[in-house]
Amino acid sequence: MSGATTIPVGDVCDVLVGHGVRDRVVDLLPESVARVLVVHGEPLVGQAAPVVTALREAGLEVHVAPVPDAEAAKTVDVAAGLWALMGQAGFTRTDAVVAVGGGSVTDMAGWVAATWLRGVPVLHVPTTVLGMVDAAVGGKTGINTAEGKNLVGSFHEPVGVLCDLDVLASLPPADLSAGLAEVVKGGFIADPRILEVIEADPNAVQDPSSDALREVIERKIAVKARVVAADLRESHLREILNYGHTLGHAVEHHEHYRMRHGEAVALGMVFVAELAQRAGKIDEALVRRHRQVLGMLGLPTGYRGASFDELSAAMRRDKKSRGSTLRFVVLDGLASPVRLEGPDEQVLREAYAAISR
Ligand SMILES: NC(=O)c1ccc[n+]([C@@H]2O[C@H](COP(=O)([O-])OP(=O)(O)OC[C@H]3O[C@@H](n4cnc5c(N)ncnc54)[C@H](O)[C@@H]3O)[C@@H](O)[C@H]2O)c1
Ligand SMILES: O=C(O)C(=O)C[C@@H](O)[C@H](O)[C@H](O)COP(=O)(O)O
Ligand SMILES: [Zn+2]
Repeated sequence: MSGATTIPVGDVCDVLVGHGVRDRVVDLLPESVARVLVVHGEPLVGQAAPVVTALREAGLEVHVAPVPDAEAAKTVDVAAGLWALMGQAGFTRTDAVVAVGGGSVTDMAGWVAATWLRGVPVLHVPTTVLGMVDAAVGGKTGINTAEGKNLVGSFHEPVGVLCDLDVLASLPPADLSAGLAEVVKGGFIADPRILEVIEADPNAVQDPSSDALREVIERKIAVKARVVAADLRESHLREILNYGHTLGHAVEHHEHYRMRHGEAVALGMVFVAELAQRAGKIDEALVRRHRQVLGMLGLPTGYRGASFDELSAAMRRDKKSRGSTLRFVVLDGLASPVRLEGPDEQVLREAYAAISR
């Protein structure tokens, strides 16, 4: 496959997918922009350099801010450092933030853009599979607090997203697979063709230069774009994108973010599949398919690092909770997500036992 694919997120923005699309960074920024803050993960100097060059060649005033790697970027201290930088450089409402990195960088930089002067444009240049198919699309931004994952943040749509497939060549295989967990999520909640492509050749989708990977990336972006465009602020439909995240976020927090987000979501999806089966919504074959497809990608499908009680408090802080009622996204069939509200404590424990034995 050659050429760039454009996937619109309703009338909010476009996501561009293709080889070499980083060069298009100036095209996607509003014309009024004079200053740009390029935020990138500390190890990603090489990924950010072409973006910085393109912006400078277009005559923009470019400030570059490396931030701590991975989840360590998502803190209020890192955000405060960027606010200080923007204040000192005189960033106005017609200036912009460009985030270059994985989901940690786009989440945090997106929130800085959302909060600076109550909102300036942000453009995302995701450098991980996960960033491309999920974090950079849809405008959820935020940081963690001591109590949990993504507890502070806002919705702030990017002005555009540039998914340059060339950057994936340097992505460590474990990070590539972790991103595929969010791709698999898209397969179970909305587009089963994604699962078929993975099942047909799991090695191909883990090859950063393959057409198979590009196909599932584009399909997952299309799923996310469709859902987000219909429910930007998560009034109901968008919750389906949280499939596997109630337990997943609790595990990430318990592990002090040493486990990758995608890995935690993988085992969170097996947990909700077990839950759905116990609630009489899906059969054993669909539960097995979760384990099989995630296992093919080298993703975890079980977890023994905590007792159910240790994870329970963090699960209750999930944004889908209402009062003391836990709410889960589960399937009542393939590509048919529904809500399971306030399941019996015993059923929750049994589902957790099924992934922790
Ligand atoms: N906002 C959303 O809708 C949304 C959706 C999904 C996930 N997220 C968030 O995204 C984060 C996870 O993102 P992630 O999986 O991209 O991880 P990440 O941003 O932590 O990056 C993972 C690792 O990959 C490295 N890396 C990134 N790009 C690289 C490249 N091209 N070459 C070599 N190394 C590279 C990074 O330096 C880092 O060490 C979590 O915080 C999660 O909560 C947000
Ligand atoms: O875009 C969404 O909506 C999602 O839920 C996508 C998730 O993959 C993502 O991890 C998101 O950040 C989780 O959001 P949260 O609201 O549970 O913090
Ligand atoms: Zn996620």
